[in-house]
Amino acid sequence: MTTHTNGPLACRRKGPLRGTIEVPGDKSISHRSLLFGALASGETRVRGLLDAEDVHSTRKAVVALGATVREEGDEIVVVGPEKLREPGDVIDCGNSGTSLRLLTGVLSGIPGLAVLTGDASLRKRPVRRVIDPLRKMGANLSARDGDRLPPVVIRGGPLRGARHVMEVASAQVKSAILLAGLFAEGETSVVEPERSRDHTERMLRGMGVPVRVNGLEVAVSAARPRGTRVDVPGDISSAAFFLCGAAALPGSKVTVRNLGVNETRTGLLDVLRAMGAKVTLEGAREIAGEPRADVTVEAAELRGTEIRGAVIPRLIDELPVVMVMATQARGRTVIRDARELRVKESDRLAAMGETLARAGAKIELYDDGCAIDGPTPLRGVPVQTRLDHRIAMSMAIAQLLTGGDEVVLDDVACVATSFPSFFRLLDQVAAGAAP
Ligand SMILES: O=C(O)C1=C[C@@H](OP(=O)(O)O)[C@@H](O)[C@H](O)C1
Ligand SMILES: C=C(OP(=O)(O)O)C(=O)O
Repeated sequence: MTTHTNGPLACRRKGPLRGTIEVPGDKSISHRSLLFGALASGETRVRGLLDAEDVHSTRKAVVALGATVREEGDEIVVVGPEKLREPGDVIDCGNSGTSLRLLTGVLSGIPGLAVLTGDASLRKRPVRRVIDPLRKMGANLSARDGDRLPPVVIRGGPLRGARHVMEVASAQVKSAILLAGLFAEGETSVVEPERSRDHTERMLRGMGVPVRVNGLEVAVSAARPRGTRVDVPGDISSAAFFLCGAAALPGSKVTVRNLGVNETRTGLLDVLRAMGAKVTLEGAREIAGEPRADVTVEAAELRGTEIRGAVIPRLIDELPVVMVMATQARGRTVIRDARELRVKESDRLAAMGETLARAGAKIELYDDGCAIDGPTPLRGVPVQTRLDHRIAMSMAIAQLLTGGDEVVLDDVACVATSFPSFFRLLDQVAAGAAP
């Protein structure tokens, strides 16, 4: 089977999925290691950095701000200048929301002018969520369409600490505010409605910054991080495609070694267990402040479940492939409180809802989620991937559940934003081409 990285791709594999794999490094941790390394004194050495387009966007951005990033053996070494400088050109964040939103926080504190933009998908994603709180700290930012959408223009300057109460749990917004807080006079704090991923808090602490956590409130004061060693575990959001595929395809058993299992990210494992899949963790350990383990999922008769509330931010990016898996579960799976899916690389509720319905799923969409009744056999369909890697990869897994039909993805270039080796790994664990 061929592996394409651009243009259309016809998927025609068959299950079960069996084997032991490693998935590439965690994308959230990778972005942070480059950005915080660029802010830090001394050097930051990163092992296992994700080599994918979104992380390349952050790398190019920190270089434009005066940092150096070089390869040394199997490590990436980041060295920041004494002070980050005004970039000489517009910074293009490509498809990456994390790059753009985290950079707004840093750039608010760097004297000079900066403009952040991105591809057609990123230019449709909301930025007021970072503009409003950063303005409250004295930052000078504006954006297109009444401050709603990128490009974002930032004139960095003096900042003052503030307390922010967030309406949506978002690690990108929380991180942008905390990063601005590193430049601000006085304390900066963020209160979240639910706990979002805490990689920023962990890495800043590892870099010597006092981060105070009190329930759902996180606070920092002005500080310069110190360079450190980062060891990036495998990305559970990438592993999710294999874990959900394995759970739903009879006879499957997949182990993902060295997988990040930070509890702010493991909502998927809770959902897999609730649906009846067999999930085991072995060799649990913590390296450089981030827990990891070898995670095995075995197929089982799945049953529907409810996915809502505090678990949502703990599996937000995995929900498209959870929707695919839910089509194979007996009974009803309900997803609520997931309105954020509508403002990702695409409107993921609309994209998955419409695509799975055409493939034969029984699915009802809500403003903030969906209900899926199963089990239903799926059939092959043409898929619009909409510049959204997670839609492309989720539908490549859905193809395995068709019993041999073809699923044609109209453009798989987007997969390279987070997981360039996805199709190669899928070939490795799939039983082969459909007859
Ligand atoms: O902080 C991060 O690294 C991320 C936070 C999440 O976004 P939100 O902060 O918008 O929820 C997630 O969907 C994204 O893939 C990565
Ligand atoms: C939402 C995602 O990323 P970002 O917000 O960084 O574009 C994702 O990877 O699913």
